[in-house]
Amino acid sequence: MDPKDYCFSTQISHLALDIGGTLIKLVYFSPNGDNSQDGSIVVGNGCSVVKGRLCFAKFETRKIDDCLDFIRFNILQHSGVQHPNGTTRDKFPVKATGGGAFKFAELFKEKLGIVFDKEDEMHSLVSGVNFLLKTVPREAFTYLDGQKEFVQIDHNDLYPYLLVNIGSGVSMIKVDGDGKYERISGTSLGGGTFLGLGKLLTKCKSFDELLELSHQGNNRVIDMLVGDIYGGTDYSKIGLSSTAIASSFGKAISDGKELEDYQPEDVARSLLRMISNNIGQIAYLNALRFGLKRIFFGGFFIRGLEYTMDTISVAVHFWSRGEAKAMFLRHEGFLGALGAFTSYKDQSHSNDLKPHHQAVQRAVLKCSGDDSFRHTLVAANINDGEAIECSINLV
Ligand SMILES: Nc1ncnc2c1ncn2[C@@H]1O[C@H](COP(=O)(O)OP(=O)(O)OP(=O)(O)O)[C@@H](O)[C@H]1O
Ligand SMILES: CC(C)(CO)[C@@H](O)C(=O)NCCC(=O)O
Repeated sequence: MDPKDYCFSTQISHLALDIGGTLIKLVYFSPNGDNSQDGSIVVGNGCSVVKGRLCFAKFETRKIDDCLDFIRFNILQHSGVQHPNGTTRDKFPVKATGGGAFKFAELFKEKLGIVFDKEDEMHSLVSGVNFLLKTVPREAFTYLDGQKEFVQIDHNDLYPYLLVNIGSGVSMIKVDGDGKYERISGTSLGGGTFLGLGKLLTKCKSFDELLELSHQGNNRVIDMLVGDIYGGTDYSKIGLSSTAIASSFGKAISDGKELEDYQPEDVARSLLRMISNNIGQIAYLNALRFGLKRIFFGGFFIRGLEYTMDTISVAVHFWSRGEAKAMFLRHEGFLGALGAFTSYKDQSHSNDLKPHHQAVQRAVLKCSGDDSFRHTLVAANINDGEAIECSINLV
């Protein structure tokens, strides 16, 4: 479907982008139609609260033109910021983070007349997670033995924690509070490695295809297990069961087979297991370095996939002997974009501006409580995450 065919019920007032090595993530605020005429309810001190939804969309970075079209037709023109002839009527403040906020700044200016308000990538990731954990009910969960369990977040006992963001590459950040963090480690073996190697080894064309393949595969065909080395028995003295992987892809050295002799689904499965295991282990080692018990995993590599979450959880559980806990987030892929969104600062006190020109005073104020929280998918093929019902405070 052409981006301009998507229907938006109200004008978009705020937009934040996280432009990464593989994906561009968008978070935008869509005010509800039931607000007063200008979309807001005045609450005193010159402030107004606007009810609406945070909506999510993503595009492949290599298809950045689709993203530009989406913003042009659905956000700028729809909100009356840009004429259909391409001239921009007003300034539309857009928050941007990730490497692409630098790389593509000129392109956005030239094609859309948008000048990015740049936010630091690590800072945005941390702000995004803190926002989700403090504001959105049932955001964090554990996944072990096929069981998903939501985690009750105690606001007074949230820090410190380790954030592991698995994008193209992986960043590990120790978080001690709002705006208090340190990037303590990282690895270049991340989601980009999975997708890149996967494309080369299986000839599949997309991440979804690679995931689909991995569902059907059996990693034991290619991975060398402890039992393969120990004649079918456990090496219990050092805590390794016969089914533990001794060497990822290790069977390929002795089978006398070529790549074509393996089923692509088995290759995809081994690859997914290798990357997830490795990240789980490095995460645990870094948690150990700083005595951290809670590890939140984010980034689009996870995509809510049970096998990935299970592998990471088992790795963390195994290496920490049950001491550390792997936790996942429902809006895992949008941490940076959400963080950039919440960075709208008190920039303007002018009352004659329309809502979309005003600044969010205290980031996102409130999300609706557990009972009324709606798991809404808006135009599913474009809004990939769940919309968040919320209200924002405008100066
Ligand atoms: N539809 C998709 N297309 C491509 N990759 C996807 C898709 N869905 C999930 N992924 C996975 O997510 C990864 C990208 O995750 P994410 O968007 O969090 O990182 P990024 O911001 O692009 O990277 P970085 O932060 O390193 O610049 C990909 O490398 C891939 O493994
Ligand atoms: C370079 C970034 C921060 C870009 O998002 C990310 O891809 C990453 O953390 N890569 C891992 C780099 C490393 O620490 O080895």
